[in-house]
Amino acid sequence: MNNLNLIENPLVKRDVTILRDKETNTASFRAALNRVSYAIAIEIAKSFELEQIEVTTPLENTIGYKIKKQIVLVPVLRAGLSMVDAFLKMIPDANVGHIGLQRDEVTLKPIDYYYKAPKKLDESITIVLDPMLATGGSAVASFNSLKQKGANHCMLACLIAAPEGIKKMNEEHPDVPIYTASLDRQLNDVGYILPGLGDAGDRTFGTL
Ligand SMILES: O=P(O)(O)OC[C@H]1O[C@H](OP(=O)(O)OP(=O)(O)O)[C@H](O)[C@@H]1O
Ligand SMILES: O=c1cc[nH]c(=O)[nH]1
Ligand SMILES: [Mg+2]
Repeated sequence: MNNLNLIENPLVKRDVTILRDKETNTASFRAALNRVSYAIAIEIAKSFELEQIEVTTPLENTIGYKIKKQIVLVPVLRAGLSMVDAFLKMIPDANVGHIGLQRDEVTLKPIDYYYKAPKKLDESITIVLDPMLATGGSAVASFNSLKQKGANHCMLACLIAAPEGIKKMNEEHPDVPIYTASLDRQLNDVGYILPGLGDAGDRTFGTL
């Protein structure tokens, strides 16, 4: 699990607990996911390369910094949408692509229904946003599509990851670092993460 970055922060642990709790309502669920997404964005940004620029304060010139590469955020529909706001608050000039995937409930294979991403992925840092990494099928399919379009500097931001999904990502996309707020125990026999939080899309959008 050498490409795994586990975010260790008491506020994140508090929020993951809120997200797991089946009594948490939709509004509180969205708010907690938003807060955790900020923490993940800040952790991921530690790896961004900077370029020195000159900046003029009201008093004198000094050295400043800009992020060297364009950032592209790619939420996986639907649940990934819940992470976009926080990432955009921290990286307001990011471009945003969208990938639509829905897991088949029986085969657990992702069914592809939408793809739209900015051009010039080869010059960007491409960050896939999806709260749940379960079998890893959706994440692997997302990076397959993005790399086919030129993405060569990729990262995955998720809220909860299962060992099965991390293993699959390590096998298929070993170059992609995974950032997660929790490493959970295992999948159950219908592909849900244990202990997990249930269906992230349904809990975010109130479609339970
Ligand atoms: O690692 P995997 O086994 O592929 O599972 C993870 C996927 O399952 C969920 O999406 P879902 O298919 O429920 O779609 P939704 O976001 O529209 O609810 C989740 O948001 C991931 O995209
Ligand atoms: O536990 C899981 C697994 C896949 N997708 C979810 O939303 N939750
Ligand atoms: Mg779902």
